[in-house]
Amino acid sequence: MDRVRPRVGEGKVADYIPELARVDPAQFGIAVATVDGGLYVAGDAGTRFSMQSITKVFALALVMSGSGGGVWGRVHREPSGAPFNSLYQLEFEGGVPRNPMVNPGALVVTDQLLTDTGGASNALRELLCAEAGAPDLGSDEAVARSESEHGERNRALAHLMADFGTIHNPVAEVLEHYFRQCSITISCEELARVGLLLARHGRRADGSQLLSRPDARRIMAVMLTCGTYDAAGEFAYRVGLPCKSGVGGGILAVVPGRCSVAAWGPGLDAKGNSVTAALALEAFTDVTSCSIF
Ligand SMILES: NC(=O)CC[C@H](N)C(=O)O
Repeated sequence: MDRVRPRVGEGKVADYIPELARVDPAQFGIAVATVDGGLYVAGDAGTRFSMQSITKVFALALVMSGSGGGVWGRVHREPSGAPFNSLYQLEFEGGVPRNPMVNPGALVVTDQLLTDTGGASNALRELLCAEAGAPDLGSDEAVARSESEHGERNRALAHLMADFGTIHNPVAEVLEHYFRQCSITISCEELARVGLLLARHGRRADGSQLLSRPDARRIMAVMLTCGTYDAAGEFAYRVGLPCKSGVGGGILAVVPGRCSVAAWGPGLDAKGNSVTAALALEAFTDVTSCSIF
Protein backbone atom coordinates (compact mmCIF):
# COMPACT_ATOMS: atom_id res chain seq x y z
CA MET A 1 0.00 0.00 0.00
CA ASP A 2 2.83 2.42 0.81
CA ARG A 3 4.10 2.40 -2.78
CA VAL A 4 0.63 2.96 -4.18
CA ARG A 5 -0.97 5.39 -1.70
CA PRO A 6 0.78 8.56 -2.96
CA ARG A 7 -0.34 7.74 -6.51
CA VAL A 8 -4.05 7.08 -5.79
CA GLY A 9 -6.18 9.25 -8.06
CA GLU A 10 -3.59 9.24 -10.88
CA GLY A 11 -4.62 8.42 -14.43
CA LYS A 12 -7.79 9.23 -16.29
CA VAL A 13 -11.10 7.41 -15.82
CA ALA A 14 -12.51 5.95 -19.04
CA ASP A 15 -14.87 8.53 -20.51
CA TYR A 16 -15.63 6.99 -23.89
CA ILE A 17 -18.24 5.07 -21.91
CA PRO A 18 -19.77 8.14 -20.19
CA GLU A 19 -21.24 6.14 -17.32
CA LEU A 20 -17.72 5.01 -16.30
CA ALA A 21 -16.57 8.64 -16.12
CA ARG A 22 -18.82 9.10 -13.07
CA VAL A 23 -16.64 6.85 -10.89
CA ASP A 24 -14.60 8.60 -8.16
CA PRO A 25 -10.93 8.21 -9.23
CA ALA A 26 -9.62 8.47 -5.66
CA GLN A 27 -10.22 4.82 -4.84
CA PHE A 28 -7.91 1.84 -4.67
CA GLY A 29 -8.31 -1.74 -3.53
CA ILE A 30 -6.39 -5.00 -3.67
CA ALA A 31 -7.20 -8.58 -2.68
CA VAL A 32 -5.10 -11.74 -2.72
CA ALA A 33 -6.87 -15.11 -2.61
CA THR A 34 -4.70 -18.18 -2.06
CA VAL A 35 -5.42 -21.71 -3.28
CA ASP A 36 -5.46 -22.93 0.32
CA GLY A 37 -8.38 -20.62 1.22
CA GLY A 38 -6.61 -17.50 2.50
CA LEU A 39 -7.90 -14.02 1.64
CA TYR A 40 -5.90 -10.83 2.24
CA VAL A 41 -7.40 -7.43 1.47
CA ALA A 42 -6.46 -3.76 1.62
CA GLY A 43 -8.13 -0.46 0.71
CA ASP A 44 -11.43 -0.50 -1.19
CA ALA A 45 -11.28 -4.26 -1.81
CA GLY A 46 -15.00 -4.66 -1.08
CA THR A 47 -16.20 -1.96 -3.49
CA ARG A 48 -17.69 -3.21 -6.74
CA PHE A 49 -16.44 -1.80 -10.03
CA SER A 50 -17.09 -2.43 -13.72
CA MET A 51 -15.35 -5.64 -14.73
CA GLN A 52 -15.16 -4.69 -18.42
CA SER A 53 -12.49 -6.59 -20.37
CA ILE A 54 -11.57 -8.83 -17.44
CA THR A 55 -14.72 -10.76 -18.39
CA LYS A 56 -12.94 -11.74 -21.62
CA VAL A 57 -10.86 -14.28 -19.71
CA PHE A 58 -13.87 -16.10 -18.30
CA ALA A 59 -15.89 -15.97 -21.52
CA LEU A 60 -12.90 -17.66 -23.16
CA ALA A 61 -12.77 -20.21 -20.34
CA LEU A 62 -16.42 -21.10 -20.94
CA VAL A 63 -15.91 -21.44 -24.68
CA MET A 64 -12.82 -23.59 -24.22
CA SER A 65 -14.64 -25.81 -21.75
CA GLY A 66 -17.59 -26.18 -24.15
CA SER A 67 -16.94 -26.15 -27.87
CA GLY A 68 -13.23 -26.51 -27.18
CA GLY A 69 -11.05 -25.71 -30.14
CA GLY A 70 -13.97 -24.48 -32.27
CA VAL A 71 -13.24 -20.83 -31.72
CA TRP A 72 -9.55 -20.96 -32.68
CA GLY A 73 -10.26 -21.08 -36.38
CA ARG A 74 -11.69 -17.56 -36.08
CA VAL A 75 -9.27 -15.85 -33.69
CA HIS A 76 -5.47 -15.96 -33.44
CA ARG A 77 -3.30 -16.10 -30.33
CA GLU A 78 -0.74 -13.40 -31.10
CA PRO A 79 -0.17 -10.13 -29.22
CA SER A 80 -1.70 -7.28 -31.21
CA GLY A 81 0.71 -4.47 -30.40
CA ALA A 82 -2.32 -2.28 -31.12
CA PRO A 83 -5.10 -0.73 -29.02
CA PHE A 84 -7.89 -3.04 -27.85
CA ASN A 85 -10.43 -1.53 -30.24
CA SER A 86 -8.23 -1.13 -33.30
CA LEU A 87 -9.95 -1.47 -36.68
CA TYR A 88 -7.12 -1.20 -39.18
CA GLN A 89 -5.36 -4.40 -38.09
CA LEU A 90 -8.61 -6.35 -38.28
CA GLU A 91 -9.32 -5.34 -41.86
CA PHE A 92 -5.71 -5.78 -42.94
CA GLU A 93 -5.71 -9.32 -41.51
CA GLY A 94 -8.87 -10.53 -43.20
CA GLY A 95 -11.33 -10.06 -40.33
CA VAL A 96 -9.61 -12.58 -38.01
CA PRO A 97 -8.72 -10.86 -34.70
CA ARG A 98 -5.23 -11.16 -33.25
CA ASN A 99 -6.36 -12.65 -29.92
CA PRO A 100 -9.40 -13.11 -27.63
CA MET A 101 -8.29 -10.38 -25.20
CA VAL A 102 -8.87 -7.46 -27.61
CA ASN A 103 -12.42 -6.36 -28.43
CA PRO A 104 -12.85 -8.04 -31.83
CA GLY A 105 -11.47 -11.31 -30.46
CA ALA A 106 -13.82 -11.12 -27.49
CA LEU A 107 -16.74 -10.48 -29.84
CA VAL A 108 -15.88 -13.74 -31.63
CA VAL A 109 -15.77 -15.54 -28.28
CA THR A 110 -19.16 -14.07 -27.35
CA ASP A 111 -20.48 -15.17 -30.74
CA GLN A 112 -19.28 -18.72 -30.03
CA LEU A 113 -20.73 -18.60 -26.53
CA LEU A 114 -24.08 -17.53 -27.98
CA THR A 115 -23.98 -20.51 -30.32
CA ASP A 116 -22.92 -22.86 -27.51
CA THR A 117 -25.35 -21.67 -24.85
CA GLY A 118 -28.03 -19.56 -26.49
CA GLY A 119 -27.55 -17.04 -23.65
CA ALA A 120 -23.95 -16.04 -23.37
CA SER A 121 -24.05 -13.35 -20.68
CA ASN A 122 -26.10 -15.53 -18.37
CA ALA A 123 -23.71 -18.47 -18.53
CA LEU A 124 -20.88 -16.12 -17.72
CA ARG A 125 -22.74 -14.43 -14.87
CA GLU A 126 -23.53 -17.84 -13.38
CA LEU A 127 -19.88 -18.89 -13.53
CA LEU A 128 -18.70 -15.66 -11.91
CA CYS A 129 -21.34 -15.83 -9.16
CA ALA A 130 -20.42 -19.40 -8.31
CA GLU A 131 -16.65 -18.83 -8.24
CA ALA A 132 -16.93 -15.52 -6.35
CA GLY A 133 -19.35 -17.00 -3.83
CA ALA A 134 -21.58 -13.99 -4.58
CA PRO A 135 -24.95 -14.94 -6.09
CA ASP A 136 -25.94 -11.29 -6.63
CA LEU A 137 -23.25 -10.37 -9.19
CA GLY A 138 -24.83 -8.85 -12.28
CA SER A 139 -24.70 -6.21 -14.99
CA ASP A 140 -24.93 -2.52 -14.17
CA GLU A 141 -27.79 -1.59 -16.48
CA ALA A 142 -26.74 2.07 -16.75
CA VAL A 143 -23.23 1.06 -17.85
CA ALA A 144 -24.60 -1.51 -20.33
CA ARG A 145 -26.87 1.17 -21.84
CA SER A 146 -24.04 3.69 -21.93
CA GLU A 147 -21.79 1.17 -23.73
CA SER A 148 -24.49 0.47 -26.26
CA GLU A 149 -25.31 4.14 -26.85
CA HIS A 150 -21.62 4.96 -27.38
CA GLY A 151 -20.62 1.65 -28.95
CA GLU A 152 -20.07 2.70 -32.55
CA ARG A 153 -16.50 1.38 -32.65
CA ASN A 154 -17.50 -2.03 -31.32
CA ARG A 155 -20.35 -2.05 -33.84
CA ALA A 156 -17.87 -1.26 -36.61
CA LEU A 157 -15.61 -4.13 -35.48
CA ALA A 158 -18.51 -6.59 -35.32
CA HIS A 159 -19.97 -5.59 -38.69
CA LEU A 160 -16.55 -5.77 -40.33
CA MET A 161 -16.12 -9.30 -38.98
CA ALA A 162 -19.65 -10.29 -40.08
CA ASP A 163 -18.71 -9.13 -43.57
CA PHE A 164 -15.64 -11.39 -43.49
CA GLY A 165 -17.77 -14.27 -42.15
CA THR A 166 -16.00 -14.35 -38.78
CA ILE A 167 -19.18 -13.64 -36.79
CA HIS A 168 -22.01 -16.13 -37.28
CA ASN A 169 -24.88 -14.86 -35.10
CA PRO A 170 -26.78 -11.60 -35.76
CA VAL A 171 -24.42 -8.71 -35.00
CA ALA A 172 -26.95 -6.85 -32.81
CA GLU A 173 -27.38 -9.92 -30.61
CA VAL A 174 -23.64 -10.49 -30.22
CA LEU A 175 -23.10 -6.83 -29.28
CA GLU A 176 -25.97 -6.83 -26.80
CA HIS A 177 -24.46 -9.82 -25.01
CA TYR A 178 -20.98 -8.33 -25.14
CA PHE A 179 -22.12 -5.02 -23.61
CA ARG A 180 -23.99 -6.82 -20.82
CA GLN A 181 -20.95 -9.00 -20.18
CA CYS A 182 -18.59 -6.01 -19.89
CA SER A 183 -20.93 -4.16 -17.51
CA ILE A 184 -20.89 -6.85 -14.80
CA THR A 185 -19.71 -5.36 -11.50
CA ILE A 186 -17.43 -7.13 -9.04
CA SER A 187 -15.16 -6.26 -6.09
CA CYS A 188 -11.44 -7.07 -5.76
CA GLU A 189 -12.28 -9.60 -3.08
CA GLU A 190 -14.78 -11.38 -5.34
CA LEU A 191 -12.57 -11.14 -8.41
CA ALA A 192 -9.59 -12.61 -6.58
CA ARG A 193 -11.73 -15.62 -5.68
CA VAL A 194 -12.87 -15.98 -9.30
CA GLY A 195 -9.23 -15.86 -10.41
CA LEU A 196 -8.52 -18.96 -8.33
CA LEU A 197 -10.20 -20.91 -11.12
CA LEU A 198 -6.98 -20.37 -13.08
CA ALA A 199 -4.60 -20.51 -10.11
CA ARG A 200 -6.06 -23.98 -9.40
CA HIS A 201 -5.37 -24.96 -13.03
CA GLY A 202 -9.04 -25.01 -14.09
CA ARG A 203 -10.61 -26.48 -10.95
CA ARG A 204 -13.77 -24.76 -9.76
CA ALA A 205 -14.60 -23.72 -6.19
CA ASP A 206 -16.88 -26.78 -5.87
CA GLY A 207 -14.02 -29.11 -6.80
CA SER A 208 -15.23 -29.93 -10.31
CA GLN A 209 -12.91 -29.35 -13.28
CA LEU A 210 -14.11 -26.62 -15.69
CA LEU A 211 -10.96 -26.55 -17.78
CA SER A 212 -8.37 -29.20 -18.42
CA ARG A 213 -5.01 -28.33 -16.91
CA PRO A 214 -3.46 -27.65 -20.34
CA ASP A 215 -6.38 -25.34 -21.28
CA ALA A 216 -5.96 -23.37 -18.03
CA ARG A 217 -2.26 -23.03 -18.87
CA ARG A 218 -3.12 -21.86 -22.39
CA ILE A 219 -5.53 -19.19 -21.12
CA MET A 220 -2.87 -17.86 -18.74
CA ALA A 221 -0.39 -17.76 -21.63
CA VAL A 222 -2.85 -15.66 -23.64
CA MET A 223 -3.29 -13.36 -20.62
CA LEU A 224 0.46 -12.91 -20.29
CA THR A 225 1.03 -12.14 -23.96
CA CYS A 226 -2.21 -10.27 -24.78
CA GLY A 227 -4.13 -9.43 -21.57
CA THR A 228 -2.94 -5.84 -21.26
CA TYR A 229 -3.00 -5.07 -25.00
CA ASP A 230 -0.10 -3.06 -26.37
CA ALA A 231 1.41 -2.90 -22.86
CA ALA A 232 1.71 -6.70 -22.47
CA GLY A 233 5.50 -6.60 -22.88
CA GLU A 234 5.76 -3.87 -20.28
CA PHE A 235 3.56 -5.84 -17.87
CA ALA A 236 5.59 -9.02 -18.35
CA TYR A 237 8.71 -6.97 -17.56
CA ARG A 238 7.29 -5.10 -14.58
CA VAL A 239 4.91 -7.67 -13.06
CA GLY A 240 5.90 -11.03 -14.54
CA LEU A 241 2.47 -12.62 -14.18
CA PRO A 242 -0.44 -13.42 -16.48
CA CYS A 243 -2.68 -10.34 -16.17
CA LYS A 244 -5.95 -9.10 -17.59
CA SER A 245 -7.06 -5.50 -17.36
CA GLY A 246 -10.35 -3.71 -17.96
CA VAL A 247 -11.23 -0.05 -18.54
CA GLY A 248 -13.17 -0.08 -15.26
CA GLY A 249 -9.68 0.08 -13.68
CA GLY A 250 -9.40 -3.52 -12.51
CA ILE A 251 -6.49 -5.87 -13.21
CA LEU A 252 -6.52 -9.58 -12.39
CA ALA A 253 -3.19 -11.39 -12.03
CA VAL A 254 -2.67 -15.11 -11.46
CA VAL A 255 0.20 -16.93 -9.79
CA PRO A 256 -0.34 -20.50 -11.06
CA GLY A 257 -0.67 -23.03 -8.26
CA ARG A 258 -0.52 -20.36 -5.56
CA CYS A 259 -2.87 -17.39 -5.65
CA SER A 260 -4.86 -14.84 -7.54
CA VAL A 261 -4.51 -11.07 -7.10
CA ALA A 262 -7.14 -8.49 -8.02
CA ALA A 263 -6.24 -4.81 -7.90
CA TRP A 264 -8.42 -1.84 -8.78
CA GLY A 265 -7.97 1.89 -9.27
CA PRO A 266 -10.21 3.72 -11.78
CA GLY A 267 -7.52 6.02 -13.28
CA LEU A 268 -6.13 4.61 -16.54
CA ASP A 269 -2.94 5.22 -18.49
CA ALA A 270 -2.91 5.98 -22.22
CA LYS A 271 -3.23 2.29 -23.11
CA GLY A 272 -6.31 1.73 -20.96
CA ASN A 273 -4.64 -0.03 -18.02
CA SER A 274 -5.09 1.14 -14.41
CA VAL A 275 -2.12 3.15 -13.16
CA THR A 276 -2.44 2.17 -9.49
CA ALA A 277 -3.46 -1.45 -10.08
CA ALA A 278 -0.37 -1.92 -12.27
CA LEU A 279 1.83 -0.30 -9.61
CA ALA A 280 0.32 -2.51 -6.92
CA LEU A 281 0.92 -5.69 -8.91
CA GLU A 282 4.48 -4.66 -9.60
CA ALA A 283 5.00 -4.04 -5.87
CA PHE A 284 3.36 -7.39 -5.10
CA THR A 285 5.78 -9.38 -7.24
CA ASP A 286 8.77 -7.31 -6.08
CA VAL A 287 7.97 -7.90 -2.42
CA THR A 288 6.75 -11.52 -2.54
CA SER A 289 8.89 -12.80 -5.47
CA CYS A 290 5.67 -14.50 -6.63
CA SER A 291 6.36 -14.33 -10.35
CA ILE A 292 6.40 -16.95 -13.07
CA PHE A 293 9.95 -15.87 -13.99
N1 LIG B 1 -10.47 -2.64 -22.40
C1 LIG B 1 -11.73 -2.75 -22.05
O1 LIG B 1 -12.04 -2.98 -20.90
C2 LIG B 1 -12.73 -2.51 -23.14
C3 LIG B 1 -14.12 -2.98 -22.81
C4 LIG B 1 -15.19 -2.03 -23.23
N2 LIG B 1 -16.45 -2.52 -22.83
C5 LIG B 1 -15.16 -1.81 -24.73
O2 LIG B 1 -15.73 -2.57 -25.41
O3 LIG B 1 -14.58 -0.89 -25.23
